[in-house]
Amino acid sequence: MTLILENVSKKFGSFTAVDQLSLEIQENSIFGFLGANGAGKTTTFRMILHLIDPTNGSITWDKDKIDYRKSDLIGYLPEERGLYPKLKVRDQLVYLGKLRGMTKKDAQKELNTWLDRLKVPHYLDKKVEDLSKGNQQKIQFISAVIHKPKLLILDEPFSGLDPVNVEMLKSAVEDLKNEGTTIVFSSHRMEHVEQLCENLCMLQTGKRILHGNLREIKRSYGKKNLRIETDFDINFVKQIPGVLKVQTYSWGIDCQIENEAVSQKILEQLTGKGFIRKFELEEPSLNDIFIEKAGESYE
Ligand SMILES: Nc1ncnc2c1ncn2[C@@H]1O[C@H](COP(=O)(O)OP(=O)(O)OP(=O)(O)O)[C@@H](O)[C@H]1O
Repeated sequence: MTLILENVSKKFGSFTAVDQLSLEIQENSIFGFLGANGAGKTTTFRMILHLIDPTNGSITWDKDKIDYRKSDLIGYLPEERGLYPKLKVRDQLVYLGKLRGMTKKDAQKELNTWLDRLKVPHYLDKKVEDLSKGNQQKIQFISAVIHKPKLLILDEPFSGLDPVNVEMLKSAVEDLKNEGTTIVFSSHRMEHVEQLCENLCMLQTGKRILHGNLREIKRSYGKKNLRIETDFDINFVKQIPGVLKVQTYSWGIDCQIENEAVSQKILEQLTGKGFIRKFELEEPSLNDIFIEKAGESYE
């Protein structure tokens, strides 16, 4: 059940919101969409869900177009949350479950399981409008997953949630993946994507500026981050060839270096000068990569 986008573009009048986007999202994986505001993430999701048509290109899931016949297999958490404020959680979610082919009994059972899981069982008979924004979001999340979809699309699922709720939802997403769901989600927060996704795509003004396996992207980026903590002044490290950026702190420095070999040179020059408390080489963060890639595409 691979989801394939081939040369997909979407124009609104003369404005191109998504520009020749090609992607393959493997079954039973978590795929992250990154990009600044207006990059084209929501537009892409709407095209995948067949809510709007691409101007060009094709989108297939399991070699077939996605249409209303597949809606029971798909879950969607839209960016503009859309629950009925006046309805009680129970009535609303059981109704939505039934719309997606569940029996009333199954929908009720699944709802109770999810409310327990997300630690809000007492909201069963509350009106949505009486819940806080974060808790409404949890209920909306349940509405997207109650029918056990095969493909789950989550537009900014963690925005507006406190850190405890973010962790709760993240672990729910991981469990869904382990149970066989394919999950596509968007986020502005690089760390969420780093923690959850094997594969990702970064969009910049509708164009794909980075795409592929997270580990490979990090490995192929080359540059590394190096943290050094010492009891002596190490500002001279700035002068070593291959050291790109240095941030100085009271305890030492964080620097970006061209490649691993540079760290070896630095270590050689530090040795014998005093006590080295920490010398730690790290992969670049997705944030470092994004900032550089996004910058390049402005040039
Ligand atoms: N129906 C529409 N008519 C005209 N322009 C639109 C329409 N929908 C989206 N756009 C434009 O397309 C661009 C991409 O919007 P989109 O909502 O896909 O971005 P996004 O990456 O989801 O952004 P955000 O992170 O802010 O939600 C934006 O410039 C937006 O104004």
